[in-house]
Amino acid sequence: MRAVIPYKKENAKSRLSTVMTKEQRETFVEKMLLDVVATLRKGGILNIDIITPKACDVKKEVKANIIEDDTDLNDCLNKYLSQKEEPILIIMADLPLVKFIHIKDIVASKADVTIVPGKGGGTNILFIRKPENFRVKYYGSSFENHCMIAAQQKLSIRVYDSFLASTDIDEPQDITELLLHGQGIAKDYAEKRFGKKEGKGRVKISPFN
Ligand SMILES: Nc1nc2c(ncn2[C@@H]2O[C@H](COP(=O)(O)OP(=O)(O)OP(=O)(O)O)[C@@H](O)[C@H]2O)c(=O)[nH]1
Ligand SMILES: C[C@H](OP(=O)(O)O)C(=O)O
Repeated sequence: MRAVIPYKKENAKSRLSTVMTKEQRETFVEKMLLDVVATLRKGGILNIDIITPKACDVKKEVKANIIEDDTDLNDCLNKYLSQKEEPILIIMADLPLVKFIHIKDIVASKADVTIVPGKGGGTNILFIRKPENFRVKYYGSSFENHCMIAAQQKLSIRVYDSFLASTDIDEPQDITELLLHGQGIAKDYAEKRFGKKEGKGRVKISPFN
């Protein structure tokens, strides 16, 4: 089996632009990618591909196989899947809270397709046992898209229920979860820029100036 991480650094995480500059967001995604790769390795996955529009945007220290493809997220992944005959784990680069134990659990799934939902309708991780004929449809309500695609192909589905694996870092409030529950270098990076503001309700981030 192999894992593939789609990754785009340029102007990444635009939904965080109210709290981070473009340079900070681009550095932040580099850190999250390193966390995800380290977690996969700890989870026993040694064959890791990164699909990216610009190979030089992936730092040398990220020890993975780099595939350069400047087509959009769905097109590059669908081309990739069509060429694969072994089980494929698609994992997004913005998941610094995922732990190796989640990876081990997910790849031990007996289901044809295991889906880790992302917040707000997304898909954070997809484990596809027979990828050759499976096609992804990210963006919008991609969790529902992927359930529907699997059902149309009469594939069995497991929805993997995990707070940490379902927390992708898209919006400022997601950084709060990283500060509260993170352990890796993306958390260290966030801690240098944000404190936690506590009140009666949910904890919020408070940017240091
Ligand atoms: N290869 C590739 N990966 C992409 C592309 N767009 C997004 N990604 C990756 O897909 C995953 C999910 O992307 P998003 O959560 O939308 O991240 P983003 O595009 O940086 O964030 P926003 O600008 O806030 O939408 C992340 O791992 C991104 O790095 C793309 O065009 N090509
Ligand atoms: C790519 C997209 O990511 P989100 O915008 O939900 O983080 C999705 O999961 O479909």
